[in-house]
Amino acid sequence: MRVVVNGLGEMGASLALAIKNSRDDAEIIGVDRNLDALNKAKKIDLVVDTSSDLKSVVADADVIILATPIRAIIATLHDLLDLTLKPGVLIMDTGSTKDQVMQAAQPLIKKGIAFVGGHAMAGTQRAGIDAVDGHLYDQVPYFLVSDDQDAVYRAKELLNGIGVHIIRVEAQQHDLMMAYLSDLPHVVAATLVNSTTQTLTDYPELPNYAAGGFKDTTRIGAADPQMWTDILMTNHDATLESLESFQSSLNRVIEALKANDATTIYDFFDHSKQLRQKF
Ligand SMILES: NC(=O)C1=CN([C@@H]2O[C@H](COP(=O)(O)OP(=O)(O)OC[C@H]3O[C@@H](n4cnc5c(N)ncnc54)[C@H](O)[C@@H]3O)[C@@H](O)[C@H]2O)C=CC1
Ligand SMILES: O=C(O)C(=O)Cc1ccc(O)cc1
Repeated sequence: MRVVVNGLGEMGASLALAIKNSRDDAEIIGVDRNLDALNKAKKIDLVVDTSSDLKSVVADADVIILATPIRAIIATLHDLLDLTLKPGVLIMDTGSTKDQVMQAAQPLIKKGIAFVGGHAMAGTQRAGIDAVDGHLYDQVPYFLVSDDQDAVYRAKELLNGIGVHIIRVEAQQHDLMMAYLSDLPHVVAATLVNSTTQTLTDYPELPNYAAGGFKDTTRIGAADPQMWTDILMTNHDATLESLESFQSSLNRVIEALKANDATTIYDFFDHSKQLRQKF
């Protein structure tokens, strides 16, 4: 099985490695615009071949996995429309938002090409092939989006081998859940970090004093700016909804503190403590 992976970063390279380790017949062809990523992929024996041009390697692919930032995934889905693909090819993606990706895939689907949107609840704030980890996908929730039963069956067959927990979901439902579970936390973490800008100028030693609270809540503040720009731009309405909900919750705390209203502040933390136990 020839598996072309476009985007050999943390998610693409780790998925490629997990697939390679889970099936004897898998041959990984790595594609990336970054030549260092291609060289590293060869060096760690991840791939049988590499290319910086997806067009030149898709013709005999059995599976094509798009694992670049989302707006590049969308552009690639448009490009694939004009290329000759192997009959029966399965195309998948790893993008963190699904509605716009599924819309971009519609012309391919209408041509009879199997496409399954995917998103693993795995990964870290790191980026690039240096973050490759063959166990990144172990036991993690993995969303699949598609109305094509046969394509989903084939995607499941490929992914079951790497030990993920598959969940079928509608694209819009997925994106709304991600707005609260992933997009909002990343914006909040970045806001927390950015909030220190002036204090950090006044007290350059500030980072030495950060305890677990700051470190735990801001780890994802170091995530890749390109990736997160794409995620927010492709989950616009749901992310705005989550941010506005956050803003009104924050405003309630501000008002309670201004009014020295200890009961409301207690209730705010108590509600969080109860809810947090569910996660
Ligand atoms: N990092 C994470 O924790 C997670 C990321 N995702 C999604 O997976 C996708 C990939 O994310 P990561 O692997 O973290 O990103 P990454 O930044 O580690 O890797 C992206 C790779 O794509 C390459 N690339 C960028 N534009 C390209 C193009 N036009 N053509 C060819 N190669 C290109 C880059 O050189 C890089 O090697 C994104 O769509 C992201 O939303 C999904 C789940 C978790
Ligand atoms: O670093 C973390 O903890 C993350 O939350 C990583 C992450 C980033 C993007 C996703 O779509 C899913 C997971």
